[in-house]
Amino acid sequence: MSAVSGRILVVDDDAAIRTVVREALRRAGHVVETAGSVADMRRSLGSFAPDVLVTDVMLPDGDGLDLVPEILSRHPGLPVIVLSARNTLATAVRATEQGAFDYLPKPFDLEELGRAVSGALAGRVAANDEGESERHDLPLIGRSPAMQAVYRTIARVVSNDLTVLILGESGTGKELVARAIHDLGPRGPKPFVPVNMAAIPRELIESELFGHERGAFTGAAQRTAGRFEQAAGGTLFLDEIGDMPLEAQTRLLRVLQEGEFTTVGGARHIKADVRVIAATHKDIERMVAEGGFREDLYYRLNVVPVRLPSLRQRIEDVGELARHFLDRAANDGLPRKSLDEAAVQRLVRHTWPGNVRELENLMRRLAALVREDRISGPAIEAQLGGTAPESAPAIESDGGLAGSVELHLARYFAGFGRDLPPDGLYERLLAEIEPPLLKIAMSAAKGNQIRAARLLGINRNTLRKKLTERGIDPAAARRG
Ligand SMILES: Nc1ncnc2c1ncn2[C@@H]1O[C@H](COP(=O)(O)OP(=O)(O)OP(=O)(O)O)[C@@H](O)[C@H]1O
Repeated sequence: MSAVSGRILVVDDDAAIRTVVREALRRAGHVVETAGSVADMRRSLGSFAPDVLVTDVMLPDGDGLDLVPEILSRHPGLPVIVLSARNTLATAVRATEQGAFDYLPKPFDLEELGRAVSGALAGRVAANDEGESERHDLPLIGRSPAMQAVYRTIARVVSNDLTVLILGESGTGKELVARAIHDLGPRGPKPFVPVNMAAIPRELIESELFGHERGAFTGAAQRTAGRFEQAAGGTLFLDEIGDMPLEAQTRLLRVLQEGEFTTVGGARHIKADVRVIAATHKDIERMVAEGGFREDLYYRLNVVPVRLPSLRQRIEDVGELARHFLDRAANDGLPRKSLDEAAVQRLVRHTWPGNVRELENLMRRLAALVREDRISGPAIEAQLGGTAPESAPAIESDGGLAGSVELHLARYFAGFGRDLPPDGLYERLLAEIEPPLLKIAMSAAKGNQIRAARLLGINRNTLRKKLTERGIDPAAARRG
């Protein structure tokens, strides 16, 4: 798992997690000590002197994240990896603000933790800015693993000026992400200036971006500041960058390379103190390959890519998002509504070609139209008008069997909203998977149990027991 080994202190109040993490890190060659509380952690920090600290947030006697600044003041440069079950953008940002080296949402992947530990040991210690406490009212909703990855990237770019390229289908929240990066960073108090390339006539794009001098072209009656100038000290959000004409691309590239620009018709060089965030829903790599987008500009813009998942790819977030939009509609004066379980199930089955924007519009429509306080499945069906049959082909998974199972489970969980499904999920899932597996193996082996057992890699007696348990008739396989 890692080339560099080191001394790792793992702090979690859950003994099972401590054991699993300790064993995984030991297998990777590290020396590991564990602690179950803040008090134990303090003791071990002194006596064990770890190279890396891995800590949970919620500990019985304190908050692991709140302690990070204090730990860093006593142990400067100690990389702290924070594990948290509170998977919000707020936690990811707070972890970065507190000076944590990395943040992993729970449940986390052991390999990922291994990589984070290796990264920490390799000496990439993040600067530990003093941060303020948790920010509320963060605009991005969703706790799916796909959004966790987005939050982690956002958290890493808020405090620097790296150019960010946001990719994602229309309505996935690209502008919202750009605004969050701006608002949360040091440029927050300065202007955020969005420019939509697709909405400006091609011949006016350069003057729109860089401004023009009086008389620069017919109709230019006076000097006008461009968007770069308006965004001074702040952030320029270049939306639909794929629609930028080639000549404007060349000029933009020069500005990004030189850090200054000239207005159209002007000779004076103006310093561009602007953070640039670009976005597109187009396949920009393909545009580069086909010559529609300058490759050098693409690399300049794509310093940090953020790929926003479609709503289909994070369908487990649909319930939380829908409730969020109903709350917003109520705050805007529309009647307050809630969703019943069938309603959420129906939302989960829709394919959402318009992504979060489509969901937002639907919720506003329902808040205005539905008379009952609780919105039902049929009410949603009536609005969606049967646009998404249950077997909608657009809900595909590209992760093979694991991907399909994950998608299935995500939908299943989403159907329960904020509640959990009934206990005993593991057994229920096996009860669904085992029968088709056993039947196919039996039929492939033409009913021969020894052959089927070998195919499955299990013992013949085990196979016989399972066939009985699952009520599968071995003779049926022979006939089939
Ligand atoms: N994660 C999210 N949480 C809450 N609201 C969201 C989220 N993502 C998107 N939205 C909302 O959905 C709407 C569409 O988002 P936004 O305009 O940012 O999408 P976009 O990807 O920039 O779309 P386009 O490509 O069409 O410009 C907005 O009203 C935004 O507030």
